[in-house]
Amino acid sequence: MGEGGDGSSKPTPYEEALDALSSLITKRSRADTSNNGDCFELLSDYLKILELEEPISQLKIIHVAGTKGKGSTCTFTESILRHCGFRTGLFTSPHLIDVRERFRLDGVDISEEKFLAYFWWCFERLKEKASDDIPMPSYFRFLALLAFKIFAAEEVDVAILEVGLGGKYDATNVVKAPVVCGVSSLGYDHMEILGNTLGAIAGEKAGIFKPGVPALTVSQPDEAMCVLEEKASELNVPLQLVRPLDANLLNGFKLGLEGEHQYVNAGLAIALSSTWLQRTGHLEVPYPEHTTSLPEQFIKGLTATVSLQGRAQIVPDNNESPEDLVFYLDGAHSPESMEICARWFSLSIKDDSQEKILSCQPLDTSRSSHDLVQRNPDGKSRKNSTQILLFNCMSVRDPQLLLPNLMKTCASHGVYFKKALFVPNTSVYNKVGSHSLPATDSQVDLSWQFALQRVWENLMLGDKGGNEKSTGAVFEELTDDTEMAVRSCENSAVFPSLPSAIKWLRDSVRKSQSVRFQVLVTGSLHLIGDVLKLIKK
Ligand SMILES: Nc1ncnc2c1ncn2[C@@H]1O[C@H](COP(=O)(O)OP(=O)(O)OP(=O)(O)O)[C@@H](O)[C@H]1O
Ligand SMILES: [Mg+2]
Ligand SMILES: [Mg+2]
Repeated sequence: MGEGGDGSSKPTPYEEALDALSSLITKRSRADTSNNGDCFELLSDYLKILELEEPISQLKIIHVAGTKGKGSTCTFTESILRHCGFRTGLFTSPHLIDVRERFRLDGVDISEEKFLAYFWWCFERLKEKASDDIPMPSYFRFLALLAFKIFAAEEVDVAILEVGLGGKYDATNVVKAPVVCGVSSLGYDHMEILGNTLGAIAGEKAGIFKPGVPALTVSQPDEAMCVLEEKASELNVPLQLVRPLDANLLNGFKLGLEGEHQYVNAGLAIALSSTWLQRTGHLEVPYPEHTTSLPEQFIKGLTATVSLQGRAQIVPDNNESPEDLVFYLDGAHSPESMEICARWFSLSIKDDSQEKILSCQPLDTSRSSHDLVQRNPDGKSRKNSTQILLFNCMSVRDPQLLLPNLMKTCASHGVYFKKALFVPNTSVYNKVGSHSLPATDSQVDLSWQFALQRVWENLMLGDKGGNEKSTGAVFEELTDDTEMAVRSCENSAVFPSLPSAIKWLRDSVRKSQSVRFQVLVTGSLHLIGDVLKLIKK
């Protein structure tokens, strides 16, 4: 809330818009694709009201569906085409801190001023025409309509659209003739809406295919690939399989987004960009599959300032000793991505200690290798590090799939969590306005967090051997100190709120000066957003 001149709190214009947006959140909005699309036809009424039919048909669109990697693929694609000199519009989901993250113009979140202008233009028009037959659109549908309005009015050269959920009945699928479509990695997610088999899920995603419009995809499980091929041939869609980017093509530069799977997404982004360039007359032929070099603009686009918050992101705490409390944030929330996330975490914390060792070398080359491991550049003893898990997931997810995948993958890299902390999310799902103030600690229902804790404790029981291998001693002094937690067990604790868990972490770091804390935060992008809000203050 903004402070009014008389000291009373008066919402700012931006908060007012967010409150209006929150009013569109309904229980049903998560399930837009169920129930035969939940009146998908309404979208064409909205387009008429907003006079968007013609402008959308003029947009040169890249449309991307998939279970995982949509946002990353779209972000790479946007960056490549921007570096090629085009004016870009990018629509992604979800957002982490601010809803404007979903709308980027030329790679930058839309300004508050522009957002407000387009927001009210759309909102008021829809409100004026709303009736029993044509109710206000749901939250995500409104955001998609707003994206179309923004990109049309801003006259972008290319609009890159990430599907919100599924494909066929997603609000972004009002697009009739995209320039090119992409399907990123498919896996199990949102089965309650999209179906229980990979085939059914692939069928939903292939719902974005349009007659004659080329579609590109990455290597998929057979069951999914068969369905994609079937749908493609029904619509006369040329479907091409794209291989992961060969790291050697980057001329020694690093991809702008971290994690091995990003080479898969980058490969798809390169193919989408070059097909778009070719189909819009900027290139004679798209780059061949076995190219031995990439144009400089592509390399810049893939390596430069690509940023996507909450995906394989490493953020030191903003406390007095940021080195000693480092958050590793990744919004993985499906079984497959949990494994990838666990591998990324395990490798990055090793890289991190590797860097510390290497950076010692110029200081004193006469040290024995043992010394190098033991000392920091400043000559102090190198700290032991300990790994903590900070986790929550939405109750539609199956923790019996997520947590074992996470724990086993880390264990296979020799990484064991000293403690797992379970917390509720601070912001109510998708709430964007001032209603999203956290509930006070005593009001929160923690039964889901207790359930997660039970799954974790059982896993640890089954892995006693593994746990003993962890760096036992460093943590002893901390284990008794979880009184802030509602329920503290040997390997885990449930906290009534995220701030209380963060406070516990900071207190622990302060008390144990010899330990560095590396905290993996995962399971829910909303949790990541909440953590970022707290630690970036
Ligand atoms: N190609 C991939 N295969 C498997 N997992 C991936 C892949 N790309 C990204 N991920 C995982 O999924 C997480 C989200 O990535 P990204 O935002 O690109 O995907 P998304 O499809 O937009 O996800 P969401 O469903 O949250 O919108 C990443 O943090 C990473 O753990
Ligand atoms: Mg998803
Ligand atoms: Mg996304």
